[in-house]
Amino acid sequence: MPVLEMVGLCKHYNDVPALNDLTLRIEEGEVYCLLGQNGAGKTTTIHLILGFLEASSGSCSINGIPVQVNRTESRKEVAYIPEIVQLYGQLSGLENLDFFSRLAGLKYPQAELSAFLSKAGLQKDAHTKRLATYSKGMRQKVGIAIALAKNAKLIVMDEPTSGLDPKATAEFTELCKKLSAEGTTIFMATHDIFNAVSLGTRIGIMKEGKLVHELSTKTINAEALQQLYLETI
Ligand SMILES: Nc1ncnc2c1ncn2[C@@H]1O[C@H](COP(=O)(O)OP(=O)(O)OP(=O)(O)O)[C@@H](O)[C@H]1O
Repeated sequence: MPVLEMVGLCKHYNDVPALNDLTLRIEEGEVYCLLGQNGAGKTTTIHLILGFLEASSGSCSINGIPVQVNRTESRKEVAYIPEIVQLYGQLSGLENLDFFSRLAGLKYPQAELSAFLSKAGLQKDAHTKRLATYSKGMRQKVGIAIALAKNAKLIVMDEPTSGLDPKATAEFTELCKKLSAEGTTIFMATHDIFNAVSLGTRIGIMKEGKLVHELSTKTINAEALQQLYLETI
């Protein structure tokens, strides 16, 4: 069974089509990178996966759970890392992780919370510092630690490398590769063609709400992908 399955998924805002007949099956451990211009429909796709929006037609399931029918159960399977991870600035990384784990109905001892933060790549001396002092990359690591604490089978990310410096991007890429090797499935919307090729297992190019290209990263390099992207959009 695919971890994420969308079949004939459509979304119209009044008469404006934002997503048109998206069919996609993503298996365990895949890293799927969705590319497309502003307004192509990437965020709409993500919001449908997360159950933030009602589909106009078609279906979306996470681990076989239909999102539109059973939103509460499907949300347990997925963690969302938005472009800017919203956390409490006055709380430390550890306290934020504890708070959001409890919101998901999970209570961990301090040592386990700390282990999630370390696995997400956050340096030990930062665990007890206030979030307000964190860089964007550090906030993202707390977001990933929350996904680990939730034991999410699917992590959905919106433009995760935008605004990250090259070192933070490289750390992020390594972490995602490690998670994917352990069986976590990742679906991300991105503008970062280079990162999509180095991290992704599959790439989709979306234009005006339609998935117009689907490629395996085994068959394309960054230069060829950039060329195809520019010809497509
Ligand atoms: N709430 C809304 N009401 C009306 N139209 C909307 C709404 N949200 C998005 N749209 C339209 O739907 C289309 C797809 O938008 P979407 O935000 O999904 O694109 P995107 O690929 O995520 O773009 P970006 O890279 O800027 O985030 C666009 O034409 C957009 O103007």
